[in-house]
Amino acid sequence: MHVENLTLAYGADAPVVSGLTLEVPAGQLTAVVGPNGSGKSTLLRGMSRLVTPQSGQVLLDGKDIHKLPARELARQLGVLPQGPVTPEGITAAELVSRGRHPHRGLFARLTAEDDAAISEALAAVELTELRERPVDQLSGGQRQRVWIAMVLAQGTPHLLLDEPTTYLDLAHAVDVMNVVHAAAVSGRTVVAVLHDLTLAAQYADHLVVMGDGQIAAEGRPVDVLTEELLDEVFGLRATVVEVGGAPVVVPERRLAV
Ligand SMILES: Nc1ncnc2c1ncn2[C@@H]1O[C@H](COP(=O)(O)OP(=O)(O)OP(=O)(O)O)[C@@H](O)[C@H]1O
Repeated sequence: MHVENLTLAYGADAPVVSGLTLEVPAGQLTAVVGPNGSGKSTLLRGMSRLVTPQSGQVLLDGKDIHKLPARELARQLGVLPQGPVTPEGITAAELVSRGRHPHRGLFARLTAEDDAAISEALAAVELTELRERPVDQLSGGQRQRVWIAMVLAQGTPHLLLDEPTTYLDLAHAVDVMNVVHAAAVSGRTVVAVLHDLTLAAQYADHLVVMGDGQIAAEGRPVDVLTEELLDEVFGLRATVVEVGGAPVVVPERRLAV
């Protein structure tokens, strides 16, 4: 995926993303981090056609995503938006089966291949036992995992995930990141917006730091996530230590005395 000189704005407001260019490494996990309001979600929306660019383009295998037919795009690109709305009364398995829509004819029954993709995706997020449970009766974290399963079941070579670990406790966040990382290892190109810098740095092959609608820095986490950058972009005073070759951010406390 390639983002070329992309400018994104809402209505007549000033651009939220300005002239951003990004080459997304194929078959790798790219994490996008940055302060609140820096434009991470907007960038992902622009990359998934949920926001029309004011200028610039997003290329998928050399083709402008805004010129691809919707069904063709859905076979290429799976998207987990921020805070997706769950249809009322739907079960986990039914929601995940919606990920198979781009592969099926209208009103066609699920094939054995669809069933296998659905079961595999539910197993990957450890929700096999809850597959017949209505999604609105699941916890926030379980619901988030059902949505991730839906995107995985879509079986697309490209994945865009906006905060896949929100609502998840650390153990489940790690489980989800393991699944997301495995998707990249199996050759999918994954871009995930993440808030936890340490988690992002542990998993990402490529780290993109957004600051004010532009890329403030990008590269290997160990090269990018420095104490200077955290101070400059996040206004965060922290010590960065290295564990297993990846940076770990330890924020400086300012305790009242
Ligand atoms: N639908 C919208 N309409 C108008 N402005 C929006 C809309 N969505 C986001 N914005 C504005 O765009 C800017 C960037 O928002 P965006 O959600 O892309 O940031 P973010 O980096 O993902 O933030 P966060 O970390 O808080 O999720 C913010 O100033 C926000 O108010």
